[in-house]
Amino acid sequence: MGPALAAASTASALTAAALEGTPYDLVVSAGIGGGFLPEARVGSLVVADEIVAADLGAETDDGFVSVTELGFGSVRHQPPADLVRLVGDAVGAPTGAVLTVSTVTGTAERAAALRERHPTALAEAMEGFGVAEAAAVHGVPVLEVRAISNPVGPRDRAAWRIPDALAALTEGFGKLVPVLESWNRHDQ
Ligand SMILES: O=C(O)c1cccc(C(=O)CC[C@H]2O[C@@H](n3cnc4c(=O)[nH]cnc43)[C@H](O)[C@@H]2O)c1
Repeated sequence: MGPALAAASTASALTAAALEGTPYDLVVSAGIGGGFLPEARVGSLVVADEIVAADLGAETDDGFVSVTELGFGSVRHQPPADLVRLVGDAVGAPTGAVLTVSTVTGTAERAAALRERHPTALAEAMEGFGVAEAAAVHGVPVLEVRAISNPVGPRDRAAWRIPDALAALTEGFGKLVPVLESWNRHDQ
């Protein structure tokens, strides 16, 4: 779990496939995540139109400043817009930013701060940006799909619905596969 392991694992898999002469055409980061209400309810799916490293930066007297604003690189990746639309339509999911965090949000204040900074955010999880960084290094497009297991907000383990989220993800993948198989990145 987490962006570092996700990046290392993805980079290893992409490198091995390339060395074997069977490179990947697309990387999909998928799993459970926290949903920002009211758009992303527990048990629903979301598709990322942006994958954003939401806590990669510095705390300052003026609040959080991202590494991009500090001049150190990018905190966002954009999956192919046509693929995001096709997948969102196929699985009946809204599209919006999915935030990658290293610390799970556990308070209403933190949830509100994230939404204020990222008004299009639908969900947060812990791997997408790491996966996207590895994919970008290899020049491979990336997609992120999250099934909502809990609301983003005050910590409440009793409210987690991991089986429901995994069932939604499984059902979504059944509809996703034909879209992925027919998608051609060069049609973008
Ligand atoms: O004990 C806790 O309070 C706690 C809170 C959030 C997540 C965990 C985990 O052990 C699972 C992390 C795992 O699941 C994804 N995930 C699911 N919901 C969220 C969330 O609200 N914020 C961030 N990540 C979430 C994440 O991608 C990890 O793979 C324990």
